[in-house]
Amino acid sequence: MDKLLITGGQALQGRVRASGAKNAALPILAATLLADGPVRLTNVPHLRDINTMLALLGRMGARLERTAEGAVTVQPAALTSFVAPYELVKTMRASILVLGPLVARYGQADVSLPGGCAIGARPVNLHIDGLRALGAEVSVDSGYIRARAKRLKGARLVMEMVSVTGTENLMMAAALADGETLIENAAREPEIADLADFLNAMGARIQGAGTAEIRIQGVERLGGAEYRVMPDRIESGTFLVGAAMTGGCVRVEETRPDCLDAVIQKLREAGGAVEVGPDWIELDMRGRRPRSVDIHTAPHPAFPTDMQAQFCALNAIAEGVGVVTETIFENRFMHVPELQRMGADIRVEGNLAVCHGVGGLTAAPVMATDLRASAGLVLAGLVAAGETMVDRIYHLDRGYETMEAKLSGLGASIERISGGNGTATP
Ligand SMILES: CC(=O)N[C@H]1[C@@H](OP(=O)(O)OP(=O)(O)OC[C@H]2O[C@@H](n3ccc(=O)[nH]c3=O)[C@H](O)[C@@H]2O)O[C@H](CO)[C@@H](O)[C@@H]1O
Ligand SMILES: C=C(OP(=O)(O)O)C(=O)O
Repeated sequence: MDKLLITGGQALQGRVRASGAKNAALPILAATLLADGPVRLTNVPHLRDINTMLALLGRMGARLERTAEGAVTVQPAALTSFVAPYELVKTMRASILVLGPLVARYGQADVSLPGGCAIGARPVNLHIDGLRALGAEVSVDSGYIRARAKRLKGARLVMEMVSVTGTENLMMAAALADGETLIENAAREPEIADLADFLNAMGARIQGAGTAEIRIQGVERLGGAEYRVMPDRIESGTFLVGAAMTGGCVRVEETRPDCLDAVIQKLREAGGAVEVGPDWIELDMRGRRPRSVDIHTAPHPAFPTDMQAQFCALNAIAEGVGVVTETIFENRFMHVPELQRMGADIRVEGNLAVCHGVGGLTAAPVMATDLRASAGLVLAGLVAAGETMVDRIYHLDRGYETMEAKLSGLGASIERISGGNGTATP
């Protein structure tokens, strides 16, 4: 199992390019199943989750080609299987995203239940209820969701809770349904608008994606398309927090500042001088220690839960007391005990983490427990005195493209220690 060895103390300086967004590329890859012609995607990041999604599409019979530059061509015609098996779903929950496209286009889908994960129970009842409302027969047995439908029928879907992948699954299914679908209380994450833009490029008729009300006129067929995946706002935000924590100055290029308003606001509150251009964000914290900030995670456009662990790391070394409230997932503070092992003064009370900033952290061997927790620990390692070894970085590899190379490029002392066969544990 690979690890990261980080020697703390270097301020991050320079420019770094944002990769394509994992959470946009995954639903877009799933949506290629709806097409009856070839799809060419660019800016697809090289990530473990993307490999898993490609393996899943390949196993169903899709023909795939990938170039080193991040282009992927998918020829989805002539699928031979409509199953998302447990061994793939257990390594990546986003496999659930093939459910809507398969049942809409092929009338059948057998998708393993994802089960709980490190950050919470994460049920998929909204995906199932929505497909039933669109006319699918859905049963759950032997750990699999089995959905069948001759042709889905448009319907008014009122989402009981805001769900990102739930909204995406139902939007994809409705794109090929008979008639109009209205999704109310839809998630408003930018990745949903990106998916809708891609579906529209294939011939779908979707309006309102990115707002709480999405209107979809079902069409008979969807064709091939070319599409560029949007930049990763969470990766961008992670580098900016790194700059703030290390007293550095970093410009993230080829990103989308308009998707990061809540994060930029908190970085400014923390004392960062933030400048924004059409496709870049620069944060300058030279000569200053960050101030603690209060964080309250909530669906977009509020502060994203996927940036919470990184801001816990920032608060750990900031001046003052910051209270972090996690409202999306019930178990997303697993980075806290690891930060405590590095000397952080953070107390968790239910869904609150009360962080008293300390003057400095000390290096320790720490263990990553999930994707963003790993990112928080890497950031902590950048400022800790001594050598921090972050174990189980297969979590990090799910969602950060060449993170150590990008951080090295910004002046960090960080090295991947290869652990042999690279087998990943979910
Ligand atoms: C691949 C992807 O895009 N992942 C993102 C997506 O996950 P994901 O789409 O899985 O997260 P959701 O938006 O669905 O989850 C939000 C909340 O709703 C609950 N819920 C969800 C569905 C459901 O059927 N029933 C239910 O109760 C969840 O347990 C959670 O408490 O949005 C999360 C919230 O922004 C992000 O952290 C993830 O990075
Ligand atoms: C929680 C995340 O991803 P997933 O929903 O794929 O587990 C994430 O990207 O932080």
